[in-house]
Amino acid sequence: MHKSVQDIINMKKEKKKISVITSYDYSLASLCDKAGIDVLLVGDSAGMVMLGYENTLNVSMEQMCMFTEAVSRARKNSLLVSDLPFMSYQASIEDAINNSGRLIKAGADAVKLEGGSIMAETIRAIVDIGIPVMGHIGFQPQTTTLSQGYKVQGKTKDTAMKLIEDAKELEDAGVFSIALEMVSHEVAEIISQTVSVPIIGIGSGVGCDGQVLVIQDLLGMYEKIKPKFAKRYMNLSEDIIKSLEDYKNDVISGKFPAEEHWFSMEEEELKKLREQIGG
Ligand SMILES: Nc1nc(=O)c2c([nH]1)NC[C@@H]1CN(c3ccc(C(=O)N[C@@H](CCC(=O)O)C(=O)O)cc3)CN21
Ligand SMILES: CC(C)C(=O)C(=O)O
Repeated sequence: MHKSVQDIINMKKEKKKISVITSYDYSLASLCDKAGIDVLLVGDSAGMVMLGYENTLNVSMEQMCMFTEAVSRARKNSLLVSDLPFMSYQASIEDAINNSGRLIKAGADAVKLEGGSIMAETIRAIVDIGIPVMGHIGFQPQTTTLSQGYKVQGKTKDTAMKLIEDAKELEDAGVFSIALEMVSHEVAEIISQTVSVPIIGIGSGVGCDGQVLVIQDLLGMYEKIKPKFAKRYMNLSEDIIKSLEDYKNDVISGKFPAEEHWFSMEEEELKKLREQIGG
């Protein structure tokens, strides 16, 4: 049986750090699951790293469902959380419930949505029908149009207070966890110590209860943005390009394919064939 929402909540109580990584496809999700990552997040960052959009706003419910289905076929042990994409939950609670249901039917165990106190009522409604919700405060990529860019949140006393209040309101609304994006580490630590549900940080310092990274950033295979917080554990882009250049050169030179890569027919059959075609 894979990890449950309760298992993740318990990890905070047991002071165990929670590892979260984004996943969008079967092959990489299988490896994340095998590596023992606690939570696979089908993030709407898929729009950028998988589909090539400038930001996350264009991602559709259909696309999120497809990514979720692929990841759900791969996961055996991790919890699976999927993002509600832009405009799938903001306009009405009815939208929020219907679209949360679609992600659950696609294989998610829980949904994530962006917003603080303004989303409390929506979150309560989703939780009430039995769908676990992860909140997401601090920097909220779905509102970049308004906030004008990628900026660290909670750098002043007042904005920090608002973040702490938002976290408390989300907890009251029933979230099982909160993603905290690009918040000054001091405020992130205070929030983690203030609420009882796990705080999953991204660019928010080591005081959080867990961490999340976009897998392409961790592997070093997405070159368009390089956030300061995104530690690279590999430079896969370089390795992939080198392999492809080697492949191309092998094709040109005839070094690939070699005998171990091809199939043969029986000598006798080949002889008969040659006779028939007069070779
Ligand atoms: N590949 C990828 N990684 C992510 O972490 C990520 C996405 N995509 N898409 C959705 C959001 C957008 N995120 C982003 C995108 C850019 C920056 C960035 O450019 N940060 C700069 C400036 C920060 C500042 O204001 O000082 C940095 O240096 O970190 C940060 C987070 C995080 N998420
Ligand atoms: C960066 C994480 C938290 C996210 O929301 C995403 O990948 O879409």
